[in-house]
Amino acid sequence: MAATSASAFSIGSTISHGSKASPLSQSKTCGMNISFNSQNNIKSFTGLKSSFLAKESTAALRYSFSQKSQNNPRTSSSALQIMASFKVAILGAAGGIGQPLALLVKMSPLVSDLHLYDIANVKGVAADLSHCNTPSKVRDFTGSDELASCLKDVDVVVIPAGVPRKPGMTRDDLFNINAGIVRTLIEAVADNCPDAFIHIISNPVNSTVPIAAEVLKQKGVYNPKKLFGVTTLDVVRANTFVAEKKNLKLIDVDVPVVGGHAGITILPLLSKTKPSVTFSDQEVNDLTARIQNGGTEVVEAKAGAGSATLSMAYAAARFLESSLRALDGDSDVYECSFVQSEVTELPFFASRVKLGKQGVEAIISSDLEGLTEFEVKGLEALKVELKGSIEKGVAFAQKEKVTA
Ligand SMILES: NC(=O)C1=CN([C@@H]2O[C@H](COP(=O)(O)OP(=O)(O)OC[C@H]3O[C@@H](n4cnc5c(N)ncnc54)[C@H](O)[C@@H]3O)[C@@H](O)[C@H]2O)C=CC1
Ligand SMILES: O=C([O-])CC(=O)C(=O)O
Repeated sequence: MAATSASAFSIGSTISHGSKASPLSQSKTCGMNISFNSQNNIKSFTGLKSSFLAKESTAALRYSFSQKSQNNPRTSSSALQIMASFKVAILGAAGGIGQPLALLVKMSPLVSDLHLYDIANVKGVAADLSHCNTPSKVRDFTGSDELASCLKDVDVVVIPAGVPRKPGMTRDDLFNINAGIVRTLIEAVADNCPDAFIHIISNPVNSTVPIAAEVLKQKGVYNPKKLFGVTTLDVVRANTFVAEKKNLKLIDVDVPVVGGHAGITILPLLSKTKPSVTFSDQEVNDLTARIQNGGTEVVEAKAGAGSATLSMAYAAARFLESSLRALDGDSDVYECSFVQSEVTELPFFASRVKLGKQGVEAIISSDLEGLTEFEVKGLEALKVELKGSIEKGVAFAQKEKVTA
């Protein structure tokens, strides 16, 4: 996104120029410090001789921490410190997305506790990850009896639990199984960590987010600013496909994607690509179709073995990282997400949002101004399908009310 904040563990982010004087998690310490006082120290974080961090990301990381150190009496420019202080839970952590996501989260210097929950055996995943010498403490939780302890006091809950598509299926075909899974998990979130940011990955996102909102309302703890449908993979794909097509340096490309997360409800706003790029009509058609069908491209290539897992883990890690940086006080963190919204007549809509300590601080409605004719048509078409998916989710949650 245009101003995605600098990255702590550097998942596709760009430089942040607005880091405010953050007290570096003064309120939440667990005594785990990591010092970054040279490029070498940053590299050594992963334990690798040469870091996976891109040159630009490393620069962003150093810039961000040097900004913080200037404002923080506990740090000096020669020994920049960050404090691992956030608790993160992944529900569905033994799955195709859950496992690589857990690895990426384990690499975050901002995370002190990583809780892995699944109905399948997650002990092995946790044991495996716990051998990585990074700050967070990994714990495993299996089955519904352990869900409450998994969620106690967590700051962010990420939910990739549920079944994925096979070739020939739509995301909506997953509704019958995943709607109930999301409802049950959100009930537990409401009971155990009602103030947490909730990141919903489970499909169909266009319906599972409205289901989550209804359940939270029934429990009396709904905070629309903290409930997010994760649509970051649509942005990641848009950036990648545009860069490929136009031979651009990937790190610089930024395409907002609005609407929802299924087929035509995914609308890349190619006219708002940064840096400014000129597309022929044919290119707009082809790129839009490829971005809308990015998930299907992977489902078909996997031929029955599931849907996107690695790119999704990467995208979810990027969204998590942005959320943690916002929680940590960074003041210029922007991501696209499917949230409660007033930018259209629909109650939920994906667009660029500004993230802050309290969740969504602002929804960037200006992205929907000055659209091309193609984009206006796409927007009108997607609203019909998206409205139906939202209503389906709300009706499901209202039919089977939870106990408060
Ligand atoms: N938002 C997005 O952009 C994307 C969403 N997805 C969705 O993410 C979901 C997960 O995909 P994969 O990880 O590939 O599936 P997977 O089948 O590999 O893993 C799902 C995991 O969820 C667990 N699970 C099932 N019911 C559960 C419950 N009640 N509580 C806790 N865990 C439970 C399973 O045991 C399994 O370990 C699917 O619904 C898929 O469509 C996938 C890619 C992109
Ligand atoms: O396509 C799927 O079923 C999984 C998904 O949401 C994506 O990859 O965007």
